[in-house]
Order: sequence, then C-alpha cells, then structure tokens
Amino acid sequence: MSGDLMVWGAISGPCHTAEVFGFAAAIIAGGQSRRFGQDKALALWRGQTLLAHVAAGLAGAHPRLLIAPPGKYALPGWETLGDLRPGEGPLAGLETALTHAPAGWVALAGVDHPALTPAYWHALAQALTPGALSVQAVAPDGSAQPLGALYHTALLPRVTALLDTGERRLRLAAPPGMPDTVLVRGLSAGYFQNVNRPADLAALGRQEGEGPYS
Ligand SMILES: Nc1nc2c(ncn2[C@@H]2O[C@H](COP(=O)(O)OP(=O)(O)OP(=O)(O)O)[C@@H](O)[C@H]2O)c(=O)[nH]1
Ligand SMILES: [Mg+2]
Repeated sequence: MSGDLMVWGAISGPCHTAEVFGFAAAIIAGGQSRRFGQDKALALWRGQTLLAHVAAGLAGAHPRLLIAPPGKYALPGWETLGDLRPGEGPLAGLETALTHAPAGWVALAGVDHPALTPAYWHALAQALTPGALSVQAVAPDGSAQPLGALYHTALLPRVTALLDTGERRLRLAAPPGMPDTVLVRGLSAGYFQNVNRPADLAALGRQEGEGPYS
C-alpha cells in the first residue's frame, strides 16, 4: 500500500535547501493551552513561534493543512481548516486532517513539539511498511507518540467510528499493539521536547547532547 507513496528527493538552490516529502502535513492547533496559560502556539522560542518551528519541520510536505479556528493564525503556505467537531480534542483534529488530505500519508503534529525537524519526519517515513496505517516514534521513556506521527487516510473510518462512540483519546486511533502500527525506536531525546507548561518552554533545548538543537 505504501511503497508507491515513498517519494523522496531534495531541491537544492543557492539560497535554500528544502527536503520534499511524499506526504501531506497537518498541524492541529485547536487546543486551549490551559496548562500553558496563554496560547502556546504563539509562544516564542529562538525568535520564532512554536507554531512556526513545527511548520518549518514540515515545509517539504504537500498539501500543508493547519487544523485550527479560521482566522486565528496566519501561517504562509498553509491552508487553514476548521475542525469538523470543534473543541473535541486531537482525535477530532486527526479526523479533520484525514478527511481533507488526499489519499495517502499525513504527518500529524501538534503546535508544541518545536524540535521535529525534517530529519525526524524522514526517519518515520523510512520505517513505512506495506500495510501500515500509522508510523509512530517511541520516546526514550518507552511511550509511543501519537502526535508527531504518520497516519494513512485509510484510517479515517476507524477514527470516525471512535469519535462517534464518544472516544477522545488520540492514541486509540492507532494503538502501538496493532499490527498496522509501525514503531520507530532510537530517535534522539531532543525531538520529543513537548511544551505544555511555561517551565517546559524555559527548558527547551537544554538537553545537551541529546537533540537536534544541542
Ligand atoms: N484541531 C484541534 N487541535 C487540538 C484540539 N485540542 C488540542 N489540540 C491540539 O493538540 C495538540 C496537543 O494538545 P495539548 O498539548 O493538550 O494542547 P492544549 O489542549 O492546547 O493544552 P491543554 O489545554 O493544556 O491541554 C496541540 O497542538 C493542540 O493545539 C482540538 O480540539 N482541535
Ligand atoms: Mg489538551
């Protein structure tokens, strides 16, 4: 199923180098940032918003979908789409992404994983196997990561069925134990830096020697 979707290449020019991904991207940005206390998508790190960092990691994807309230964010090169089920959480964000994306693979990210570089997404894409429906990284603590993961649009009926029964946990879209969920181990700890609280923002990039920014 997935082999024909593995399109990789690189565009190199005098002013830029951009990796070209063979998949769509969706950033879900419809959360309330309750723990952070203000909109964490717009929090600044190294002179850029967290949202811009996440978007930069996926600049080579096409199409690029921002699943957020229309008008809330301006992200050049990204198409903003409102949630089909507003306020229902990340699983509903995934449903919206899989509904609008062309048939194939979608890289799903939150706004709060600013260290997900093209190399991270490349590592996930390299792990694709025929019949897979999701590819998820395993963090150093052993937990599979349902955000910062690849999902195939063929998962949409499963996601919709879960939501219709009242389920809201994103990790149930493609649980690690399912044969069609591929797990990727051994990626650097720095990729998994996650901002939920102000202290997490202050700690970003401090994992010396462990991440892409160290
Ligand atoms: N599109 C969409 N994205 C969501 C929704 N709920 C959460 N997200 C996004 O999912 C990602 C991870 O969610 P959380 O870390 O819980 O973010 P949050 O819900 O804004 O933060 P808390 O209120 O502190 O839980 C973030 O990028 C959120 O913006 C939703 O209902 N719709
Ligand atoms: Mg939340």
